[in-house]
Amino acid sequence: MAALTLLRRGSAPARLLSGTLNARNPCIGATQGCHLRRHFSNNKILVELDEASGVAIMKLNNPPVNSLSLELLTEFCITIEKLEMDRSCRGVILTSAAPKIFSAGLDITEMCGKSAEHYAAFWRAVQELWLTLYGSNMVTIAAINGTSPAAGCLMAMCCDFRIMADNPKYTIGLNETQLGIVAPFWFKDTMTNILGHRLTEQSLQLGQMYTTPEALKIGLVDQLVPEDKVQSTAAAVICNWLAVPAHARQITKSMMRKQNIERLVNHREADIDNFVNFIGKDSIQKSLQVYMDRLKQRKQ
Ligand SMILES: CCCCCCC/C=C/C(=O)SCCNC(=O)CCNC(=O)[C@H](O)C(C)(C)COP(=O)(O)OP(=O)(O)OC[C@H]1O[C@@H](n2cnc3c(N)ncnc32)[C@H](O)[C@@H]1OP(=O)(O)O
Repeated sequence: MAALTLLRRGSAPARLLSGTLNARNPCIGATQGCHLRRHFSNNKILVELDEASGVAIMKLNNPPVNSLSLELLTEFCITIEKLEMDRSCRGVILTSAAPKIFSAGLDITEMCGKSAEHYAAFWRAVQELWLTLYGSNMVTIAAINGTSPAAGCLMAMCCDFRIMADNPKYTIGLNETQLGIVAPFWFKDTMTNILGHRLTEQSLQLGQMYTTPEALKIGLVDQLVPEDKVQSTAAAVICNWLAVPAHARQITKSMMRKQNIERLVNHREADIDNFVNFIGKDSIQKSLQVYMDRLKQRKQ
């Protein structure tokens, strides 16, 4: 499944021409009370699509910590592709069904003690998630209602705008080096586009997790709001984004992201080989095992 939606479809004007009635202000229907809601969920992703506003709320639902297992990654991509093809959907709010955790990042158990074939399939699915979300034509807003390390942070960074619950217990960042692993170039590129080179270098080397005020200060998130206002703020923000003529916004998004997307597409197999070789090393397996043991010991 090649998920380069933004480039593959290259169809922003076509989508607009075939368009929706409220193309200029898609939230009008919602405020006039004509609510047509469709729910479709598979196991790990819950979706509620409001046809009046054109906005889907997509909730990660993999208790206890929304770790990104192969199953979740697969469902995630299928869901985004489905919404992308659905004319009544123009924007997605990505959030978590779990209290206090947006996502704990990649499921570490998928990277421990498995075969090379499994690692390759898992990494392809991680790439696919990035290509699908980062390359989406839709407006994507992250409603970050909990802690968000590593690939959890990556998912939020793929979105067009990030709103985070202002809770002193929540943190966000790319902490891979703390696990003894290395964030790949496309994680790094995504962060560099948001924070710039210097801050990204520092964040990645240290595996830095930021508190919410720190994340706001450096621009890793765009807005902090009280916990109970995360969803309503996301709904208001997405309306503003959807009020911009869709074709112009989509072409602009494509222009800004195309180079990064092409870089992974052109090096996809080499990136998988690199991951499989790296993660299969005894020293890396040991590091991950120590990290998992520490997580479990924290509770005792
Ligand atoms: C070229 C090579 C490239 C390699 C690149 C690889 C890129 C990797 C990206 C990643 O995303 S790696 C994952 C990084 N994630 C983390 O470091 C988060 C670890 N988890 C935590 O810090 C905490 O769990 C939490 C998210 C802050 C939540 O804390 P809380 O106290 O609420 O829950 P816990 O008791 O810690 O966890 C409950 C349960 O879940 C297990 N678990 C937690 N995180 C993960 C995970 N990422 N994968 C798998 N399992 C996870 C944890 O062990 C507990 O299990 P049980 O003890 O209940 O069995």
